[in-house]
Amino acid sequence: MQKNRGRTGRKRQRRKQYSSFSSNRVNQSHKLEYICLKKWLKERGFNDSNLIPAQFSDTGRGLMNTKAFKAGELIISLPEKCLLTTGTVLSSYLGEYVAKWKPPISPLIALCTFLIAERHAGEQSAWKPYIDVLPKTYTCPVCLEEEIVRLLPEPLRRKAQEQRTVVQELHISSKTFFSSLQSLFTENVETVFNYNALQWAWCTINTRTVYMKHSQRECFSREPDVYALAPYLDLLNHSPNVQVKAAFNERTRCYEIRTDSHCRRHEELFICYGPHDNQRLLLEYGFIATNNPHSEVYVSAAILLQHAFLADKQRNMKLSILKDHDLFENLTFGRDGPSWRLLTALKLLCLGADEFTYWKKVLLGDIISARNEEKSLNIAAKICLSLIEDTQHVLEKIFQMKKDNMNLENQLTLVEALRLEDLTILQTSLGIVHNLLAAIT
Ligand SMILES: C[S@@+](CC[C@H](N)C(=O)[O-])C[C@H]1O[C@@H](n2cnc3c(N)ncnc32)[C@H](O)[C@@H]1O
Repeated sequence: MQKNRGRTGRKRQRRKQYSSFSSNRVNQSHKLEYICLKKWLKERGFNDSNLIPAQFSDTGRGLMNTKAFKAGELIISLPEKCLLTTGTVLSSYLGEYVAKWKPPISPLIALCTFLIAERHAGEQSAWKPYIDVLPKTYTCPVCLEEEIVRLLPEPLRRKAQEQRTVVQELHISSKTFFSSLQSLFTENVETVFNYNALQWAWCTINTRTVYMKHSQRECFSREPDVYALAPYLDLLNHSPNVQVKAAFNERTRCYEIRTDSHCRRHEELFICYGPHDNQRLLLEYGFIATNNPHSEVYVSAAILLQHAFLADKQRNMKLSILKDHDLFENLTFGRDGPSWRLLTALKLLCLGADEFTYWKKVLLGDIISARNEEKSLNIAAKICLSLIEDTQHVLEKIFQMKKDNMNLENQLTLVEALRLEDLTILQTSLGIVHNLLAAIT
């Protein structure tokens, strides 16, 4: 029989249940920084008690729901007053500097400038409660050490280097604008708006903004003005397995998110940042999602060329057909085997001299001959095996580096997770190629 515990007893019991849901989530709502943030948001019209900040063992900090959500339900609604947009920058002390600067700065640099200036202002900042909960460091490729970038698979490694160049150039090209702000600061602006500060602000915007289209303003360059920082809402982590609808509601003047899936009480509430594979997640957000259904392993043109027959007289013609038909990039192995694009490229490369006239049929997906099918699957298996070996080699290297270099552990763990996911995908893919081969031989 259930004991009648009374109100206090029931409360105590609830608290007990609450703190023992599982060791993999720890409620953070009692922490001063979140209390201050909630108070600050309340003053701006946001008062939500359904979502609380928590630390999760697998995804880090996120939001946990204190009530179950049904599919289609509104999970969060953040008033316009809480959003940080270029409109916020223009109506601030920075507005007149932005408005008179020629050539106009981009919406992105305006937001970066505001974030850096507000972080620098510390106690004086009206945005302090928000700035205080922003991550201090990021793991987007631009923040990774060069030796870590070298461990990334292609094409992510190349994109990581491009990202670094973009941020470095952004810093150089913004220096004169930053100097125009000198009268606002007692310190030298070069110190305030240094490279690390810009990198932090750039990552904050890249990893945390929601899409919100603003009309083009004369005082900004023509780059799209589509960013909004949404305090609290930006504590929601990503899952590739949920679907949400997110947009600014012109009628309620709130940024709203509705979930398309049911979510149980006291679980982490996820949104979906997009159908991104792990390389894209790491590039844009600095993390990877385990068991990501969108993940694939890329076969670079260099690897394809290593396996394209050097002695084949039609090799050059075949390569130019591949280039002309955009079949030289985005060739992948996935959990369901080699992609159609990869198999088509291989079938074309494997056409015998007597079959070459049928190359258009290959592009249309036709089967040319059993010999061609077998040859292309054999090469797919060889490429897959060589990628497995490469991945294992990098994993061994990471293992060694982790032992030798404790201060890079976070970055190493991230690349390790990516490489381990890749290994699973490649091993699954190889099994599928072997089955396909067994079925035709
Ligand atoms: C919009 S923020 C979400 C809140 C963030 N976890 C925080 O503590 O501020 C996006 C960042 O959260 C992290 N993140 C999002 N989803 C994640 C997931 N499923 N697993 C691990 N980290 C995730 C990544 O660092 C990403 O750049």
